[in-house]
Amino acid sequence: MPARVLNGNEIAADLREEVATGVADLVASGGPTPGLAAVLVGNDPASGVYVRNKGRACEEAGIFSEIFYMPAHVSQANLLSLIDQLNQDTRFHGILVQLPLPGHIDEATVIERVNPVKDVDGLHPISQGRMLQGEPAFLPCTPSGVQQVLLRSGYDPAGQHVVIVGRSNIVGKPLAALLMQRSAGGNATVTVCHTRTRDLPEITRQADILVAAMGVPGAISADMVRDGAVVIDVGINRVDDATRRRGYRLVGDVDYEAVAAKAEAITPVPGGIGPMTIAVLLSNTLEAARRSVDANR
Ligand SMILES: Nc1nc2c(c(=O)[nH]1)N[C@@H](CN(C=O)c1ccc(C(=O)N[C@@H](CCC(=O)O)C(=O)O)cc1)CN2
Ligand SMILES: [Mg+2]
Repeated sequence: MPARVLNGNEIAADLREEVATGVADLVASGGPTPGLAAVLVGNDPASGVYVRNKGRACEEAGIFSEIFYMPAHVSQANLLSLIDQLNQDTRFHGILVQLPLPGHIDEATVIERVNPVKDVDGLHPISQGRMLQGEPAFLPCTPSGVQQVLLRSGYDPAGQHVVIVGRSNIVGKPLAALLMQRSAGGNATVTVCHTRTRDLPEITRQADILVAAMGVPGAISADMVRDGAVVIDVGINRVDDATRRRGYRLVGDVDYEAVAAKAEAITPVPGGIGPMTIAVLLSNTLEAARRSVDANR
């Protein structure tokens, strides 16, 4: 039986619709229109696509948004000063700085400059620390998107062995923390693998739920997957393809056709976890606006 395809576009559309309803309710009850500031440094084409898509999704959900463009050579001091201004600007309940940043800028310093109450990307150490400790926090968008796809498709991680391949600050590490929480959507047994893991296939074959998040096209082959596993592909890689109008196509970290032949369920690329990342960002921005009302009571 070919795998069930978990359609991230559809699940994200459901979530965005819930956000739109929440925004309308908040405004109708006299609350503020949620606002999101997106900061884009430089002209990385993929980042440009993601930020524009975030702006469009905001508009559709009734969220006010503005994109702040900075040149690739901007100094770190000037970027920090923009963030200081946005922290003060009451039109914006959420701030995101699109990653990656140019090499001369220290990402950790920039992320830490965002006021944690506006950290709708869930990347600030305070947000991540709170999440790790099981306290209410903005959840990082991609990990939360993975959790939502699992839950909304009927695959509760509780008691399951989740193997995550990749240990980035943006996906692997926070996803492990999220899925091991003693709360709904958590309670998984989590193993994190990385470049120094010995006998990776031996471990990935033990996964009930396998998450590929290492950024290497097609790296998860069929022999690394147990029959009947649920496979979540977080990788979004551009590979050259002269037959395509854009000159490239998108592929995940999973050898899709081969793995789909033996998995119970699989997320495609594109149309899997990527759209969820944006939907969760909107949801976090709505939450930030709601919290601003509570904080001003
Ligand atoms: N500040 C942040 N930077 C980055 C994040 C993040 O969550 N916060 N995540 C990624 C990029 N990203 C969001 O920013 C992102 C990536 C992909 C998609 C998406 O919808 N992809 C589509 C394909 C889009 C295309 O045509 O290229 C899909 O997978 O179907 C959304 C958001 C790194 N940076
Ligand atoms: Mg850097």
